[in-house]
Amino acid sequence: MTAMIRMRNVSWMRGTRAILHEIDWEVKEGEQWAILGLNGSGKTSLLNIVTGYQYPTRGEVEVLGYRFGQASLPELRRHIGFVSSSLLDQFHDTLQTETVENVILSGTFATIGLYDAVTDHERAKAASFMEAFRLQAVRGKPYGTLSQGEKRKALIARALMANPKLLILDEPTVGLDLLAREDILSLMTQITARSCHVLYVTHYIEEIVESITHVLLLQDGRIAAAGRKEDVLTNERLSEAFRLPIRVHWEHGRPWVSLGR
Ligand SMILES: Nc1ncnc2c1ncn2[C@@H]1O[C@H](COP(=O)(O)OP(=O)(O)OP(=O)(O)O)[C@@H](O)[C@H]1O
Repeated sequence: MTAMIRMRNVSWMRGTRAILHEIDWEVKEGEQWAILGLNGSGKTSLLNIVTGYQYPTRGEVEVLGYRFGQASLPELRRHIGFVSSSLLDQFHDTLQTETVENVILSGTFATIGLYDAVTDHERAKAASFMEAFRLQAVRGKPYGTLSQGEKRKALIARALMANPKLLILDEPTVGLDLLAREDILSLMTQITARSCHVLYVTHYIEEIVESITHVLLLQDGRIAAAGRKEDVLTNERLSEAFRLPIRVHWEHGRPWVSLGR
């Protein structure tokens, strides 16, 4: 089976400190991963290595068949979609006054603006995302007037315009109400059905919905556990990683947690 991501003995040092320590991790084709860990456990640093924005101090990295050190990173990045809250901030200045359709269409290009000619096929594709993501009610509206939940959905649709093989969702539900959060989570099934692999970074265990198959649990820059979510999300492992007595309950393939033994 092809590996989407393969890391062998990867460490990332800053001064004498190992921010990531001897990471051995493989994401195989068809697997959908969530990345969990306390603040400062190394999640962002790991994503920076996957996208080639940081180079590991030691170890080997291969993403989508591109081996770091030999591959062209700009070419690799064309196959990776990224949605994070820092992207939202960038959009504040640039595309605030553009319509939501244009923001989604801008995902066809590597640039943030809409500088190239758009084909009918791309317009139809953006329109189908508007419908699938239930954004019809905001058709024609400036991006800046959308609710936080609508903005996140538009940004996910934007990232999908380029048909990424890997979509990184870095805490996409932060600050959303319950309804908007469930709306984003329900998109996950649609996204994974597009033969797109998701890396879903979250602080909330209950966001590891049915379509997520695997979990990487980071603790102090090391892998505390990695594998099928049923094997990783156990009372013992989570209690240790989060330094709290955690109990997991499963409902329809989705874990919920409570505190206390
Ligand atoms: N460029 C850097 N130089 C020095 N230290 C760094 C650098 N980047 C990250 N760190 C440190 O590495 C550790 C891991 O940071 P990272 O941002 O990867 O954690 P995280 O799990 O994403 O945290 P959060 O959940 O708060 O976003 C932190 O202690 C952070 O201060």
